[in-house]
Amino acid sequence: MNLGYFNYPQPANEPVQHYAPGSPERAALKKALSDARQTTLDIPMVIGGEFVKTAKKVSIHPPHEIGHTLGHYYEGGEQEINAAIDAALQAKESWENMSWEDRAGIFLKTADLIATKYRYQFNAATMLGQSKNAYQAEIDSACELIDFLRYNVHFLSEIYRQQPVSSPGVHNRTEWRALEGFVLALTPFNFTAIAGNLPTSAAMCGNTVVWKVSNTQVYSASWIMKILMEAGLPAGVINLVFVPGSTLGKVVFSHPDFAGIHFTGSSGVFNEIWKTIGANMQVYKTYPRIVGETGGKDFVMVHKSADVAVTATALARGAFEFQGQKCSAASRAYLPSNIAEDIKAKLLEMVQSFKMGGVEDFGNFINAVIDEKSFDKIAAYIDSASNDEKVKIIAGGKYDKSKGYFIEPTIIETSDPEYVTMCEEIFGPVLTIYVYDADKFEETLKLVNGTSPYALTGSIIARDRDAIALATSKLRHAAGNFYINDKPTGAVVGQQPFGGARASGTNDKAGSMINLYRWLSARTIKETFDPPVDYGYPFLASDEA
Ligand SMILES: NC(=O)c1ccc[n+]([C@@H]2O[C@H](COP(=O)([O-])OP(=O)(O)OC[C@H]3O[C@@H](n4cnc5c(N)ncnc54)[C@H](O)[C@@H]3O)[C@@H](O)[C@H]2O)c1
Ligand SMILES: N[C@@H](CCC=O)C(=O)O
Repeated sequence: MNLGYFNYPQPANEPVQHYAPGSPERAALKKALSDARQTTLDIPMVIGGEFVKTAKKVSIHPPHEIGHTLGHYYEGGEQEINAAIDAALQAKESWENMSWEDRAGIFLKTADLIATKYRYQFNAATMLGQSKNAYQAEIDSACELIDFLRYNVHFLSEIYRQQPVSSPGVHNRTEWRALEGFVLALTPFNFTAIAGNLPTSAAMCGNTVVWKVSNTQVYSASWIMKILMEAGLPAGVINLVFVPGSTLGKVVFSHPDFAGIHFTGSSGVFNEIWKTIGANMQVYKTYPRIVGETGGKDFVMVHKSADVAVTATALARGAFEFQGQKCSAASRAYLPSNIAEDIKAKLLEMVQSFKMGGVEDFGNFINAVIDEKSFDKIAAYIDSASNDEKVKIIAGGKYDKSKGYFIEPTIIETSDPEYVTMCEEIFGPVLTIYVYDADKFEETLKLVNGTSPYALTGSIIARDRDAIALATSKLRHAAGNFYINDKPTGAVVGQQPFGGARASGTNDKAGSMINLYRWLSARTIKETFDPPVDYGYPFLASDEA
């Protein structure tokens, strides 16, 4: 029943709290961290609103303190995935028929609960589970997730208002239906906000969802689920499962009701998923929507007119915040020969001042990388650079996994612009620098454009306006998010819709209308008020008559 068109205020970005010494938010966060350390969470899957445990219990440890146990989760298999699909299909009819204001109310309430009652516990979970410092956790699990929820409610309200014109005697309308079937949300470890956004954006549109999180993000994901349930999310709308990726793929991608996947993760995994879906097309009732935001090899291109301090800061923060584990992290830099030495000196000064350690000491800028697999992969890149004559490690280069997965922020300098660490995604605290002849700016732009298969983010740093314009034009397809005089990372919902093309994904811009359209299937309805009762056209009448 429609008794009014309800408006939602234009959202504003959630203000970032700073956790400065002596601030009340710092004390609240410290308490939440201490409480979390003293509790061992028992984390079941949530299927059809029920808490589901299995015989396989897996322990969770902070990446920076592997000797401490935060809790346990229960790993499921095919049975649990099938149960999650059944629960999603069962919940579908009543969920898609629920009025928009009731659906919207659940997600707006979730945002408010995160902003208020659960802010510090939720940030503490992200800090401990994913080894993020207080500021990085605040902009992720608090601000960005709150923004995703509030902005998506606003964007979807705008979409629902988009209606076709009607000629006299006719009323045309568009119903923005949910997809037919269920949606799979497959989420990465590195952003709690992304883990929350992928299932909720599809669910908001009236879809029901099977949500599989990364094993290394289960701890904070359990908070998302708890808060959604407290906000009134009906049973079966989002079903949270902890299962191995390959088992999930086998069940989900061969199900006739599979209607779409909302994925964020590595390009390799996404490519495999795409192939499997392609090979199974005959099984599905509908063409599945495939949305994937994937890897990056994000560049910082510096012009000879650049400001040295601006460049060094963009590199220090862009490459090493959250240990470089952002798809948008600066990982290759092109420095012009006239100021390269000054930039390196300033950058080294900054990097040498970073403190590295656990998240509970708020003086630490650098924490641990997510797990042993990641640690070993990053360490192998560093080892190979140490043994290569073409390159020099000018900062960091050491690592240690005895207590936690710590890798020093590392800067490699190479004279080969195609050196492996200039091309491949490492996903860790490693930046590679290439110094180019300052008079070969345009040729170097070509190099930047062609060096890596990815096209996620990138920056131009320059004071010269012509250089900025040239880079913006020549690098048009090299990045889906392009920055001028800034680091290539830190996109804000509503301000810089995020996503890249080429090997970086389908560029469906998380946290924007573009993304929400992918979870909707429009039905156009034409109603004719005075339908014709004769087939004839006026021109059929004979002139002689
Ligand atoms: N473009 C973006 O917006 C964006 C944002 C964040 C992270 N990322 C990318 O994500 C990657 C890091 O995250 P990650 O390590 O969690 O990625 P990942 O690809 O290893 O995992 C992503 C998700 O897929 C699951 N998975 C892994 N193998 C699977 C399989 N064979 N079948 C089904 N599911 C499978 C994982 O368990 C996880 O839930 C980086 O490449 C990074 O660039 C991209
Ligand atoms: N939205 C994030 C990128 C997420 C990738 O990991 C940023 O721009 O910092």
